[in-house]
Amino acid sequence: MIAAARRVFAGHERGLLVQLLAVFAFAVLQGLTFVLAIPVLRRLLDGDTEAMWPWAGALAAVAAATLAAFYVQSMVSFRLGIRLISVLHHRIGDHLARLPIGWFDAARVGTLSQDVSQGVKDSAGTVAHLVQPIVTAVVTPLTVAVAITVLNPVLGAVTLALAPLLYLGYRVSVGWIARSDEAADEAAARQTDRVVEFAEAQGVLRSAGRVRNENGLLDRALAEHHRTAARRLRGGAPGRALFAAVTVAALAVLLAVGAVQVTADAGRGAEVIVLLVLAVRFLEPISSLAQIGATVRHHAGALRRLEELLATPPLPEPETGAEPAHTGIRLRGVEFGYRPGEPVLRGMDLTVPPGTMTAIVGPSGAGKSTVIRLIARFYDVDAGSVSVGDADVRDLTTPTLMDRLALVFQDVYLFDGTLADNIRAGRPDVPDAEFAAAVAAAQVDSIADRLPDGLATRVGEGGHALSGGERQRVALARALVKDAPILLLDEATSALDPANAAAITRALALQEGRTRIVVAHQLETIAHADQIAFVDGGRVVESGTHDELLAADGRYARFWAESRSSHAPGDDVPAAKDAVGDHAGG
Ligand SMILES: Nc1ncnc2c1ncn2[C@@H]1O[C@H](COP(=O)(O)OP(=O)(O)OP(=O)(O)O)[C@@H](O)[C@H]1O
Repeated sequence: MIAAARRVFAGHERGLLVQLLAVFAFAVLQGLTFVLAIPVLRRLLDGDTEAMWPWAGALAAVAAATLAAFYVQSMVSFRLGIRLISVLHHRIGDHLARLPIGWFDAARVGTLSQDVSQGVKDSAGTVAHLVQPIVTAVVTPLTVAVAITVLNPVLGAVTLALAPLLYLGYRVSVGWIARSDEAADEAAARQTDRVVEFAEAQGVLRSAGRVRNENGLLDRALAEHHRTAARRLRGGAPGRALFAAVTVAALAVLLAVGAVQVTADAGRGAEVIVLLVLAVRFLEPISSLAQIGATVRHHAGALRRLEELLATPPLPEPETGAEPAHTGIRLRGVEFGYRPGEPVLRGMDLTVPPGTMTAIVGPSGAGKSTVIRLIARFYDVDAGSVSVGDADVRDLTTPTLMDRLALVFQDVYLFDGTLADNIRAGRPDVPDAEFAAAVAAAQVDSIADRLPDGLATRVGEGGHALSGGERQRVALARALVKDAPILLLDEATSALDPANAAAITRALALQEGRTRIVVAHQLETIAHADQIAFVDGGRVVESGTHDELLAADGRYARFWAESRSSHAPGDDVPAAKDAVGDHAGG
């Protein structure tokens, strides 16, 4: 945990040192307050009030200093915690901006929000709230133990000898509690999964006639949850009992030593009683370590996850980037896989001349969308190269590459704003005329017409107020206002009804002069392309114009014929994808 903390909080060692010193001063002063209680209590028990007052004055002065030190260390810890929250958010933000976009898959994005919100809070909370109890739990008892040793060496030696025993008892009991907590946490996570699965499967269960919880799935999950909670209590009990037993045994030993001393010399009664009271103060903070231990373990997990996030290698960027000479795109011998040993593209060659439209066609899983992701450098190729305007994308800075590209993906994300806000996100300062032209080209005006407030209608987070096809048209309008010379579009497969498909095809046809690459599923889009690349098994197996490929009578001609025959009479635009057939993995 210390190593992870050093890496996560790198650059803030000075602040942490100042905090440690402030907390240390408070802990020593607190120990001294207890120590000064010895002469006061002794004089009091001896009935010598006159001699007590100077000591009582000293005690009051040190107690006041302790209060002041407590205030100072609280403020120092609190300010450092707040500063670290802001610094960590900035560090994570800067780091995320340099990670390959491919890193942000759904699973990662799911845990990212938890790591960033809870993780940062926990990590900074460790500094703000845990350093003080941990340091005082060690330093205050030590100060007290040293004082006891000076005043009564035998009792002091026994107290100090008990410290390692208490620590050992603490380690063993915390280990037991942690094991039972881990097992219970795992069981609880499984239970939660089952409940979520039950909720998600409602559609399937109900369509299968299971209207009520007939199969007892939920009941079983809840009963298991109950058993898990009971097991956690039972499992943790031996650990807690062990630590309580060790503490009581230590106390018994101290009492026995005190009793022996008083029996030998009755005059020492007052002194021994006072020292025993202090010895109890010595044991208390050590017991509190057992409580703090659970919180530290929890925070250590958050720190480790943040460290892993910050250790993810960013996308290598050139210091001074190249400039693309034109808007043509070329893939040469590209090999790529999302996971080692599972190639998706195997020696892909593709040349897209500037200002032309290329349709990428092929079976599901052939690697069509992957081509688009590699051009936008969401990932780096394993071998071969991807170039834009004769410049390898790895030699371009991210802003240079992104300035050239406008992207429309299948899984369109819309912000929780108005339709107009979502389109303007492509270029906030877009002139009104260009905005209107993009809205018309992507036929978003017909969507706006049916909405209560037109373009000023809020679309809800993720754009839930719109259909999948409509969301893609909004995303296309957003891409068009960006006015980038290259347009990459991964046509929605199922989300496009014939009207949406026709709208997108017409919008693409209007973009003459821009280099367009479309992963196309609609026959009309495909037929309009200047070049068609038929992809299968991770490489282009045929390319040419529609007429050339039909004449060649190969894979594309077969695909075209099958698509047309599956085209139901009455459809404006047939769906080609189904005719291609599913050959997952290419
Ligand atoms: N993020 C990812 N992580 C791991 N594997 C992936 C990822 N994205 C795609 N794949 C795999 O890579 C292969 C090619 O995927 P790709 O999306 O490029 O295919 P596609 O030709 O566009 O298919 P479709 O027409 O169904 O969208 C598939 O086997 C797919 O399962």
